[in-house]
Amino acid sequence: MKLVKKKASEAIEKEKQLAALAAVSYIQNGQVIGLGSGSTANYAIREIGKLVQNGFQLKAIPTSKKTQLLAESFHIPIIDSNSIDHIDITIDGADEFNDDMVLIKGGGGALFREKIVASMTRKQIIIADSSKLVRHLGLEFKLPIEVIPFASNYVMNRLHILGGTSIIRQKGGKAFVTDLGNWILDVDLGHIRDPLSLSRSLDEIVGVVCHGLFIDLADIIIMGKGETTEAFLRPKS
Ligand SMILES: O=C[C@H](O)[C@H](O)[C@H](O)COP(=O)(O)O
Repeated sequence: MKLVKKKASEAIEKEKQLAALAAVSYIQNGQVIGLGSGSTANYAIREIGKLVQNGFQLKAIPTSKKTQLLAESFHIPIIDSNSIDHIDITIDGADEFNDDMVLIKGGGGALFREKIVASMTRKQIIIADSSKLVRHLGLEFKLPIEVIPFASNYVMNRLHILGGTSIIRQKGGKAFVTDLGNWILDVDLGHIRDPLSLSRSLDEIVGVVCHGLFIDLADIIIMGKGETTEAFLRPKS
């Protein structure tokens, strides 16, 4: 049993690596790169580090403190997000995505900076293993919502009216605190059938800083599948 589990997790890691490698091949010398957060994005950051080592002149904007530390360990030059007008390519992970390329993000708590970086980005590449593609968004993975701590009870009540059951994410027996000093609610809203309408309702709640639904923000999703990768492209509007 243990051996089967180990093989399954090795296969998942392989898929993450393959997706990361494929995404990094889009990067050109001289570009400004957004660096995502999470275990899949970490594989891409390692590869970007190799590009820098091989002489690529890149500038990077990290989506979390952890990512910044990892990038710095690979000597990837970090710049201030306010020093540029756009990011050429961002490579980031996702917790779930569906056929319409709607994502749930925020499993690691980095959703707010990830959404800002995605919004500044011309080509957003999402990388994932095959377990992340789901038919029903929100059933397996609860929707992360970053909230101002002062407003958490109010926001939970408002989410209850929308049919959501929330828990405050914990770490070490205390509320998990994001890089920006906020809390995360993990919200069970059942199957998210209409992400756009839900997104609008969530954006209207005072105290919600950011929610983990990413709509129309992914240009390409590269999914590792076994020994190969599959790409999903956003239709041109
Ligand atoms: O806040 C974290 C991010 O949205 C991650 O990109 C997401 O949780 C996926 O992480 P992983 O690649 O570790 O599954």
